[in-house]
Amino acid sequence: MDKPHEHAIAVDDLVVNRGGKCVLDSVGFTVAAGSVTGLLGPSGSGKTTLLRSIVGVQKITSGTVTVLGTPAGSPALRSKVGYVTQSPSVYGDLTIRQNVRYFAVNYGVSRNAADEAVRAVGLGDIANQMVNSLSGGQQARVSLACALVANPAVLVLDEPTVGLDPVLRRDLWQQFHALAAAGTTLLISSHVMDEAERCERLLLLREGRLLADDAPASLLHATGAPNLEEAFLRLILNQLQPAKS
Ligand SMILES: Nc1ncnc2c1ncn2[C@@H]1O[C@H](COP(=O)(O)OP(=O)(O)OP(=O)(O)O)[C@@H](O)[C@H]1O
Repeated sequence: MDKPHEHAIAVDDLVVNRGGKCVLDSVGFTVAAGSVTGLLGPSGSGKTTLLRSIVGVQKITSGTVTVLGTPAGSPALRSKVGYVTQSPSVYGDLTIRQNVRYFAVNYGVSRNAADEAVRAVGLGDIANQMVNSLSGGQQARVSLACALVANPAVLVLDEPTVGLDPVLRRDLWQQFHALAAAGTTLLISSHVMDEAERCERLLLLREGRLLADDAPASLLHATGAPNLEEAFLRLILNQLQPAKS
């Protein structure tokens, strides 16, 4: 049996340069196993680059990224880490069910598990529809079902709820918490503040630097802000002000 790891993800002094520019600058944090952590930050702040580093598809400049006690990207992590990218990576000329069953076969998982994953993302009623006839939000859910079917220990999701209606967003978040309660570690990027409130812990990235790593309630307390949007604003303004001597 695998040894349990206190930290499902550990990032230490991570630097990533892309196109000659420093995109992540000395980023460090840990993610507890079985937790839901939100990664927030404006467009271009480095969220996707950080998620790519964790799933092991990003060339890093220096530092270390460890997942389940193993260097990110190790072959041993292949079936243990699920990654849902921002643009859906599914086959347009297959139906929803066929897509998810295809992934199920690759992971050695039953057809029933595939059909269950399709239902879990709210697509059970249209499972026989071709993927290229679906909306962008529906295609994103097919991608999510393909990641869920392997039942990974760590699930990395890049903006999984973009374009979804509020009811579906709420349902998916309930599902994320149910997965965490069953032991899955979830790291979810978002730029929607009401989603930040649903996370146990928040990482705030700005211009490649980690500005905050705390629980939502602690961030509100520390900044004295009435909501997380305002808390982040105050953190940014504090960072911009010159230090008092
Ligand atoms: N392939 C690439 N080559 C060079 N620079 C890149 C490349 N991909 C991203 N970048 C740069 O890296 C920085 C961080 O990009 P990244 O996609 O990680 O940000 P993000 O926070 O995920 O943004 P968004 O929310 O818009 O997806 C940006 O300045 C971007 O221009």
